Amino acid sequence: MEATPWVNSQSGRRKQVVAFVFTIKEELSFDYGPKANFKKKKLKLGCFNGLPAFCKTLVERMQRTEQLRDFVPVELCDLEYVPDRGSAIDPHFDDFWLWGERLVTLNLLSDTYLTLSKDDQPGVEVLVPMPRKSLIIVSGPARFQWKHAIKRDHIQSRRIAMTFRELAPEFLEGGPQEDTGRKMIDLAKTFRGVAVGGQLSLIQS
Ligand SMILES: O=C(O)CCC(=O)C(=O)O
Ligand SMILES: [Fe+2]
Repeated sequence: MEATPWVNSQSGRRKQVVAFVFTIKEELSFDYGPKANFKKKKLKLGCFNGLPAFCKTLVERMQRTEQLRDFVPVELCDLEYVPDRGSAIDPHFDDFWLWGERLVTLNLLSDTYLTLSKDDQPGVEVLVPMPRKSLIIVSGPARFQWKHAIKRDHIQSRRIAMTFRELAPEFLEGGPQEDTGRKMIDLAKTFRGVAVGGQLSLIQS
């Protein structure tokens, strides 16, 4: 993973690029996943070559656990946080249209906390410890009712987060876009690993 250059993203974070498929636009952010325009709800599959080869073993390892037996990620987003840049991510929901129930993050290099909060309960925060080398599954109310964030103060030293996302029901069997979903899953599983540009993991504040 470290052989790949990092590019600037928002709030002092950096993202990883394996290959530029698209021109960089307003935000420097890259992921391994289908290029999506969340506002218009349109997907482009032409640019998507699957998850990167280096995460194949990790995905297989996850699928050997009870909770993730049926977890089929179609996107990986690598984020780098460092205290010097004041890296953080503001409270947000990950997109509901494209991404499914489970957000799976592998927390690497240093300990941190995921901070959960709700707009209708100002001042209430739940701090979920994420030790180095731990994996967190954000699902259920933590996914749909609580926003999640990483606070500046909770980045003590360099941290890398690898977030894997699965598809929403709309793109799964029986859903209106199941054909597109099947194509995405088949492509993801090739592990050919070319990063795609754009604002893929668009978040809702
Ligand atoms: O860094 C993390 O653990 C969370 C990242 C995140 O919430 C996101 O990319 O949507
Ligand atoms: Fe998120």
